[in-house]
Amino acid sequence: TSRFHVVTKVYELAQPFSFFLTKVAGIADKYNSTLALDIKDILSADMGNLVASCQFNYMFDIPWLVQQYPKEFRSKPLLIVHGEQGPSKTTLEAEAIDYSNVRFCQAKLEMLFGTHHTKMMLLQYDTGMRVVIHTSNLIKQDWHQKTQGIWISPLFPKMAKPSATEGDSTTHFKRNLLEYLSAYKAYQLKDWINNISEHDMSTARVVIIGSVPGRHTGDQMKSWGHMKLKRVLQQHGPSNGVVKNWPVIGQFSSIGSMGANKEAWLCGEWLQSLSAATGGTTLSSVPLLKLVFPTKDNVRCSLEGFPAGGSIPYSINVAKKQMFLHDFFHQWRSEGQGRSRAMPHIKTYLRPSPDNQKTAWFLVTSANLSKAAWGALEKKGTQLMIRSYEIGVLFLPKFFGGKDLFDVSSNFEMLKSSTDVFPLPFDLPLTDYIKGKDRPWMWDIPYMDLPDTNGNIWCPG
Ligand SMILES: O=C(O)c1cnc2c(S(=O)(=O)O)cccc2c1O
Repeated sequence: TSRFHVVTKVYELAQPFSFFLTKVAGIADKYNSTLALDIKDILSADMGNLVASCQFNYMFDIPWLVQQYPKEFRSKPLLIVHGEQGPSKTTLEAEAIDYSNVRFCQAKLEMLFGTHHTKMMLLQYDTGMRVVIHTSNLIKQDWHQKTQGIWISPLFPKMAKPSATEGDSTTHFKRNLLEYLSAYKAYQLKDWINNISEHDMSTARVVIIGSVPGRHTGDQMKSWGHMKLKRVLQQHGPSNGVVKNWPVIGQFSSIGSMGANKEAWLCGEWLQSLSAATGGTTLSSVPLLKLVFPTKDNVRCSLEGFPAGGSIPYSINVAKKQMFLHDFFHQWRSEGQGRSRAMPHIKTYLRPSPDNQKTAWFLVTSANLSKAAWGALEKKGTQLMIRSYEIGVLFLPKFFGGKDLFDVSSNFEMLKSSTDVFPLPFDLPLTDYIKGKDRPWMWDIPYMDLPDTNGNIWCPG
């Protein structure tokens, strides 16, 4: 079957969530069919006749990226939104010297240690536009043998009369997207901002959870990062009575410094937001927190071998200051999706039921477990300090048929046959670290005792 039919089939079948994983080279075909996409599927003419596109990301290989577009689209205007500064900005721009259709927009990074993590595509067709929010860098290796997440919007048709306020969804998708783009204060985004206001985005069912650098106060404090997620969960989330004994799961591929103990930020601030619910959260029950982060052996035995760890940048200098964090860790395991050996670069957060059959919500985002991404409260909780640009989409049952909960599964057979089970990227129940054996993957120490999948050892530095 031609790529086009596959994409059409994939797109129709995966409704209503439109949440995909990336295709993985080297696993059985059945795990790469209905719920998996490659970048070429996203950019294919079957999704629309491209007129122009805008690619937000952290890492770019411009020549490789241009090649991922169908050849008839490779000379369409392409705006690259990045966070490079100084020499690395010059290097990036030099990569595009042969592509007169490529333009650049440098995202302001005025907060120290901030990065432009956001991974988003704005795709303008002759018949409307699509928004894609995902977790992969625009380099070949991020689309080869990792587990990555993709949300693709419906086709948003053009409106007769442009309007920044009309044509929005019940989840305020259009307003939140315009707020996010306006926060760059970049003249290169003006045309895309106008373009978006000309489209009807009322069919969007996800809620945007974005982060932009700054010290956000007043209403802005609840527009970004974990405070946005908290407000949305308090307004549209599960009722506290249902979820009060349910765990929160965080799954990510990098970790910032959490401070001296779990009360400092992780459980005292961040978890308070992720465990928010309607009807207020009874302070007594601090919810169970479970984290998913690959072990050294998960990486060693992965399809890529130790080099997979080059995209899992957990430093021993950060790890040794927060050993408390590792008590929350569980292995990366995705037997149901055939991706136990496709290391995670996806970042996901959810509130699953104790019996692992349901979740109250699901978030896929660029945000790792760090204060830089989610924000840290300052000045007695009157301002939220965020260092980086991030974006993710939140799936709430309320906006998918008015249900209370999603059925969930990572089992491919189950997912293939039923379209209203939410496709989890990894298996529940989670798999513990083996006591006394497993250690979290750290990318800047050597591993020379056992060979990886390719028979190699790991000697960084
Ligand atoms: O996808 C991203 O946004 C992202 C950001 N940073 C990374 C780093 S590092 O900048 O933290 O050293 C090292 C390796 C992979 C990274 C990555 O994949």
